[in-house]
Amino acid sequence: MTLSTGTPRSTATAHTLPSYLDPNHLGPWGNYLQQVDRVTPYLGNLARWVETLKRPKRILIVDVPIEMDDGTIAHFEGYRVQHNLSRGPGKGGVRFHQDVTLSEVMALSAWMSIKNAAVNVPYGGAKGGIRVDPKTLSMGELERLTRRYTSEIGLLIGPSKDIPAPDVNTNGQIMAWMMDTYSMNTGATATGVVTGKPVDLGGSLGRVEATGRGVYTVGVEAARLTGLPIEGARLAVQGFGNVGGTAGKLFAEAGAKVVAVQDHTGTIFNRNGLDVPALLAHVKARGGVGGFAGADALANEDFWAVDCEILIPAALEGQITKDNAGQIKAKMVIEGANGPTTTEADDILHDKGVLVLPDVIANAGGVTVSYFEWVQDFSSFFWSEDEINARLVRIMQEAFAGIWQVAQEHKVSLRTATFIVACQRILHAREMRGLYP
Ligand SMILES: NC(=O)C1=CN([C@@H]2O[C@H](COP(=O)(O)OP(=O)(O)OC[C@H]3O[C@@H](n4cnc5c(N)ncnc54)[C@H](O)[C@@H]3O)[C@@H](O)[C@H]2O)C=CC1
Ligand SMILES: O=C(O)CCC(=O)C(=O)O
Repeated sequence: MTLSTGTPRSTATAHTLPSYLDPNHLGPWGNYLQQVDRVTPYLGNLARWVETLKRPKRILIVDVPIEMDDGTIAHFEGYRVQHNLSRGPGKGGVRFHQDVTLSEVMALSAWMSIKNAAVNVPYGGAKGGIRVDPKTLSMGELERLTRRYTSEIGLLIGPSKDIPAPDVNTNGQIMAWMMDTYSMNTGATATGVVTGKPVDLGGSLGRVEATGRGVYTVGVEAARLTGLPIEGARLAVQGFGNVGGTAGKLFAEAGAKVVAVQDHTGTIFNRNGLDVPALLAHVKARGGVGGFAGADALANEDFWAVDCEILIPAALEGQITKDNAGQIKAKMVIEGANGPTTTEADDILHDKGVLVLPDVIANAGGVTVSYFEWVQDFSSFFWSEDEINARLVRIMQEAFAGIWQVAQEHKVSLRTATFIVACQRILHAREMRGLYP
């Protein structure tokens, strides 16, 4: 049976979809498909295009062979998925992690489509990754892996085609190698092929902190709208890397108390509030929060039940589940991570009256400043950090205000409201572009 775009989903999934496109498929992609199903009744006539959102536009799986320092050859599996290109080139980070799977990268690419449309930056959604624990590699091995991966996905990426950026375990150095490799392969320096680069190589001021700053900005807006004082509010943060560390720092500077932090090295707690600058320095020196002197160690499973007003998951997907959502005491969850809450957990939090600020708006600050970086690279004219932060805050506040209003109008969660705004933008663009070359 040939599948047309207009085929009802139930028929299509029953007969033709590979298992990883099945909405009953567990994991991040299944979670994303359930979120799309929830928005469909609000899409009006655009709903006839909704299948577009349930299929990635393009998937590339690459074998990345490198020579290890001991002379052996190791092979790693890498991916680049372009979920949707209706509104512009693909845009989204690259993750290096031992648990990376195709399903995960598909979901992350789809959430990029939604996020980019939610803040109205002119991009589609894409994401990439390599299944590797980069902590086990030497610098030389990491560079060879990054360069080979970049060459392998060179078919898809380019400044006006698809623009990678940092995600978990990738950073400015890795973006510099990606930019250099692409430039060597194409014969011209192309700074605009990736964002999140070091500032001396066409990177943007403010990009490193941008995602955490966006998390903080929407958190403050939601707190204002719900009458939750930031001064004295207790925070629990999971993941204290780029996103969680910056968000924790900004909330602490505003008078909140970061009482608990969990990362891959353990969970720490101090009811009087952790010394966040000292903790950031400890993480930089030791690679994680474990062993921090100014706190007690807590069992990892006790993290979710910590007394706090604000909870920020800023690590990986699928962390808040039906098994721990009931224990959460926070009034507000701000999703710094992508996909940290399963659909079942989302419903439990909703029933408990916990306000969830969804990833697809809460962590959009990073890609917003990536957009600024891309624009600056094209014009070779660079802005001041104050200018960048001011534009970031304005975009985040305006986008959040619009989403808040849609949530009130339709009496839906902020996640569904963000999907309504974003899916309408994507599918309207899709419809206007038409089907045939
Ligand atoms: N870097 C960026 O600009 C953006 C990142 N995000 C998302 O934010 C999340 C965090 O990303 P980054 O801060 O960039 O990564 P990062 O690599 O800087 O930090 C990741 C943090 O997660 C912690 N972590 C890893 N596994 C864990 C586990 N099993 N339990 C508890 N903690 C664990 C690590 O210890 C580390 O503190 C990811 O979901 C990412 O997709 C979203 C938007 C943009
Ligand atoms: O900065 C970007 O282009 C994308 C960052 C990212 O991967 C994300 O928002 O999840």
